[in-house]
Amino acid sequence: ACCSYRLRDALHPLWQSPLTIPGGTRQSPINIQWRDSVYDPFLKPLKISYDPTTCLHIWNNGYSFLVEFDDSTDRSIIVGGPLENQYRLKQFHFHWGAINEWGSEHTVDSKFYPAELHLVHWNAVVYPTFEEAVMEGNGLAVIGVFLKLGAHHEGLQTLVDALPAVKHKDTVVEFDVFDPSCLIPSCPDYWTYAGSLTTPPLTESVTWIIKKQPIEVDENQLEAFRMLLFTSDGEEEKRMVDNFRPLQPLMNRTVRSSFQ
Ligand SMILES: COc1cccc(CN2CCc3cc(OS(N)(=O)=O)c(OC)cc3C2)c1
Ligand SMILES: [Zn+2]
Repeated sequence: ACCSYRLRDALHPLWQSPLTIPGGTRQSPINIQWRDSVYDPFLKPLKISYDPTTCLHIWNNGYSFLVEFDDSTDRSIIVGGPLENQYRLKQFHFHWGAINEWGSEHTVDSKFYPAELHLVHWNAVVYPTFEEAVMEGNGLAVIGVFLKLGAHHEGLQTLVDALPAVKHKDTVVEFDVFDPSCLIPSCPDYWTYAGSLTTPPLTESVTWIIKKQPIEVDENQLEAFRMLLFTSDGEEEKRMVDNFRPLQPLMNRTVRSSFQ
């Protein structure tokens, strides 16, 4: 099974070159088998404090759209949870499918959600730059939030309204006040495990914190993601959909839960 994963992963349309790190032992995403996760009573609550004025712009980087933040100070940080240090918010982005049947990167008991939000943070206590943190085992912390089809999400709509301005790859639009905590569910429960980036450079530098409770978004909001393009202006249009990496083998890892 393991080698077929690698072959499928390496040949997966979105990751053309063999992008599984040879010898990788902690690759992401994974399936979270609820009954195999282990409750850890020593896990602390995750503390999130974002300053909405650190929001800079939205950038279509040809994989997803990234909302990037000013990470030159500790104004937008997370601390606690499984983390030894506080981590600075760098950017958030999403992964989604062409249809509502799939789109998330992680699955729960093999169930896909239509989309998944990732808030990427880096360990500025230990490392001088994000680039260096990307290469270190405790360099990054990514909060994953599942999106499910349901009610209209007010907070997300301000972001959706800006997406037409970044339809094409390598376009940027100013986006100067946004508090991403409106996208994080109120339920404190999460799973956590040691993994990797799911896009290049795929480095095994991520402490994943996956929220148990999804947020609800409506069909129009998901469709707005699907009208973005992988391609630059002037190229033959390719809709930005199915920008999720295939599931990776769990190997010798345990997923811990903050809840019983
Ligand atoms: C040393 O490699 C890098 C240094 C600085 C910036 C980058 C690009 N950055 C890396 C982290 C990351 C991680 C991303 O997704 S994910 N699922 O968190 O791995 C992502 O999704 C669109 C984009 C990026 C962009 C790479
Ligand atoms: Zn991601």
